[in-house]
Amino acid sequence: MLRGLYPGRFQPFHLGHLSVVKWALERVDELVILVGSSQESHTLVNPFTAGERVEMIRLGLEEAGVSSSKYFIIPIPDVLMNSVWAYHVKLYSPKFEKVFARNPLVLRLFKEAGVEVEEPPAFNREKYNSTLIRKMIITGENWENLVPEKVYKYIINIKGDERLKEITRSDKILNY
Ligand SMILES: Nc1ncnc2c1ncn2[C@@H]1O[C@H](COP(=O)(O)OP(=O)(O)OP(=O)(O)O)[C@@H](O)[C@H]1O
Ligand SMILES: NC(=O)c1ccc[n+]([C@@H]2O[C@H](COP(=O)(O)O)[C@@H](O)[C@H]2O)c1
Repeated sequence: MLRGLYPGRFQPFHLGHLSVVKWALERVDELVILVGSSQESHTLVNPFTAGERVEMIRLGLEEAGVSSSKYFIIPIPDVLMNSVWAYHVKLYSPKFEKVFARNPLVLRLFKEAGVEVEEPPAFNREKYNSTLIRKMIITGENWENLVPEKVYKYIINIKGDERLKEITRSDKILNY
């Protein structure tokens, strides 16, 4: 039995993330999806809480027909020292043998900690990119087709779009 780890902030969970999960599950039997920066929420870069992100990921995977027996979703807070982060993750997570990531720092830290890493391909990165989706939410462009349908409905339901717009307004006021 081989278990992989897929770290990300998932702000929000989009169709590129979904493709990575499916791609990884072709290579390992189970996947631990690490919701990173779990202490963060209500900011421009991290608008959603860890709990909201956990719900989004489960909804997206359910919609795609990925069995819940194939994955864990675990939120993990950041630590001040990058050098100990991989060990910190090992303490919080079910045991894993391999890490899937494209983030260079994540790849480096796990490699240095002696964990095997594999870089998934970029799936339509110019479209499937959380920074772009957050910008589209703020500017009112149509972002519906960039995330799983249930994730879109969830974000609208929790008024996540309004939250992001409001954070943007207060951020501008504070920066004057
Ligand atoms: N479209 C994609 N194809 C392949 N990998 C992706 C894609 N989008 C994100 N990833 C990878 O998934 C992991 C988690 O990504 P993350 O949650 O940061 O999403 P992101 O779209 O890069 O968001 P942000 O722009 O907020 O950083 C990272 O390793 C990232 O490189
Ligand atoms: N020192 C640390 O706590 C540390 C180091 C590297 C990555 N991380 C986290 O791993 C996650 C990586 O996800 P992204 O690829 O979405 O940035 C982020 O939540 C990031 O904060 C944390």
